[in-house]
Amino acid sequence: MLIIGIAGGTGSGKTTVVNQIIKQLPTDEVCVISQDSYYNETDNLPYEERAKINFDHPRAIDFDLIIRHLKALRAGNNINQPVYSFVTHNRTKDTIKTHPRKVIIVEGILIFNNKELRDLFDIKIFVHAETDERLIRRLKRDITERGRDIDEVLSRYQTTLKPMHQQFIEPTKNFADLIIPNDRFNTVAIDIVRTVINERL
Ligand SMILES: Nc1ncnc2c1ncn2[C@@H]1O[C@H](COP(=O)(O)OP(=O)(O)O)[C@@H](O)[C@H]1O
Ligand SMILES: O=c1ccn([C@@H]2O[C@H](COP(=O)(O)O)[C@@H](O)[C@H]2O)c(=O)[nH]1
Repeated sequence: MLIIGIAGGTGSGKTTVVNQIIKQLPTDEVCVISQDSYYNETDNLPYEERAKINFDHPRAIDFDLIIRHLKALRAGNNINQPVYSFVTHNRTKDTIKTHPRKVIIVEGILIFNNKELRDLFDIKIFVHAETDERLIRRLKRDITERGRDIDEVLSRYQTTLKPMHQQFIEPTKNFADLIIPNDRFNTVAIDIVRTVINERL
């Protein structure tokens, strides 16, 4: 089994890179775990309170559950991966049954911030894009796909995204085995990662 961690700031292109990597791989050989699915459950809070949560701070993430799930997959067991809604800022009642595969990819902004989780990765990849590029992508994506408006994205950017990125995400680039520059689509880097994976399959 090969466990690959893919970190990087919001909008750097982690999800896009993962989709490109797995596109030509057999579906029964690879599974993906997204850190976004593991935001803390906040059923006890009304929507207005949930919307105020700092989602870019490590304490917003249920690391115990991701680690437990990753260890379960590594031991050959299925897991029920939570499903998160960016619209309600909460986990849904659904889960996705995820089966152990030869290659497990975990992606998320803060996955290298937790030592126990970080130590589970055989390969650590950091996706890098410039700050302005990430903000532009985030604005477009959150407005079209996550039900936000321009004021919400910009105010979250100023109050939490930028400072949390500098404090908790950017420094974890130092843990990476490989940094993928992703201001433009980087097909060479994707091919290299695919080659490494194919050698293991
Ligand atoms: N190299 C790229 N060039 C241009 N747009 C990109 C690139 N990579 C990703 N995007 C776009 O940027 C947005 C954010 O990408 P996404 O993969 O969701 O980032 P992340 O998962 O890191 O937050 C998406 O709309 C995606 O289509
Ligand atoms: O309810 C939520 C939870 C998280 N976010 C933001 O999501 C990004 C992380 O996801 P990416 O796919 O890596 O962009 C993080 O910056 C949080 O601020 C949210 O907006 N709402």
